[in-house]
Amino acid sequence: MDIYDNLLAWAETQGIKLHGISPQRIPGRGIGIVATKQLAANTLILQVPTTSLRSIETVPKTLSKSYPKDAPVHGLLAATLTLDTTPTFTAWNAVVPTASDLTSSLPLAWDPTLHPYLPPAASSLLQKQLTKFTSDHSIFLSSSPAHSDIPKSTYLYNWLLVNTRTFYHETAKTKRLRLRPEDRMVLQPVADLFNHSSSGCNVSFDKTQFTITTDRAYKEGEEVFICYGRHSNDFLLVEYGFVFDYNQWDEVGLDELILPKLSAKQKEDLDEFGFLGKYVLDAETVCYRTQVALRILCLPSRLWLRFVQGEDDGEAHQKKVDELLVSMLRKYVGTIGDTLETIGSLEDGEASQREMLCLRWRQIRRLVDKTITRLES
Ligand SMILES: C[S@@+](CC[C@H](N)C(=O)[O-])C[C@H]1O[C@@H](n2cnc3c(N)ncnc32)[C@H](O)[C@@H]1O
Repeated sequence: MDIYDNLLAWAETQGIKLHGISPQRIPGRGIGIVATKQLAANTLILQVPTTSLRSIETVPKTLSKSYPKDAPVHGLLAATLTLDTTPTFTAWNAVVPTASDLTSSLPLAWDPTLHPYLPPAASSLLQKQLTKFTSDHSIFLSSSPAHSDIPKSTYLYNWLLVNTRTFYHETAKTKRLRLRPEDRMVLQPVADLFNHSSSGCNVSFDKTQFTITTDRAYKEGEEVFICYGRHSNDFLLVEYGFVFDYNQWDEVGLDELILPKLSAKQKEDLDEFGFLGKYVLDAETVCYRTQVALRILCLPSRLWLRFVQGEDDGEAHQKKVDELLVSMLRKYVGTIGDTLETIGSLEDGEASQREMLCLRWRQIRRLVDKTITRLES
């Protein structure tokens, strides 16, 4: 029996039911779920009973009682996986990514000397993730003196497993405990083998089970996906360790280009109207917030105010605004070129991690170039 047969045999004992799907190794994506026969749209393909989930409710009491009451569930689940020595989950553990799979792909585990080369949006997500991890790890260490014997890398591995494999779940108990939304997370076997696509199968749950139902017809042998959310490539990189070649939800942050150009007074005015920061462009548009910020830079304040208060549609000044943005984007293309050159000369981290950084910067350059062409045409 191979690890997949073992998993399926164990899954059956847990009441997990697969209908016309099976796990399979997929080049470049670890394990994924594949249709074993033709599937019509709206077919129920997976049932996972809530009794087989790992959640705040299954954390061993010996552990939870040593944790602060409001400790994040993410850290608690990571601690549970780290300390688990029972054979219960052997079949499940055998199919999850190895420590080296995770540390290669997820920036949190990369050599920190590579972190400054992440694009700004990814970098700010990573900072938040690092703060969360550091806090969870320190709670883990202080919950028992014995935990200081466990290498930080072991806790990190389990923390990243939780980060990349949990599902949102609400129960009467999560409501009673008034868990924060980010704490309503569970690990579920088999369902955690579905890879992500911009759109995918429908995932739902009730009191008794999670179910996954096809969103469209699938051919035999085709990979079946779910959608983890409408995420940009910076988000996918930091949270899941991969990026798409084409991602309809991708975007480029513009704060680093625009914020340094604003005076203190302009920042104050933008803030007063709720338009300070979070400037982005995507494949089709430059966001409205950016339009507001660019206008404060190139129009008299009277005209800016009329635009921001909705008294003027801004069409009359669009050309001037577009020219300003194009000049900023052209400089950004130059900076991206320099960044790519610097990354190319680095020897830190793994070659695949440096290549991932270059790939992401080239995607950003492609979106920026596309915007320049659109604004100039
Ligand atoms: C919930 S797991 C899915 C199963 C996973 N492939 C495995 O081998 O266990 C999420 C992880 O799968 C990988 N993944 C998911 N969707 C992907 C995709 N479209 N392309 C590449 N990797 C993907 C990423 O490594 C991500 O962190």
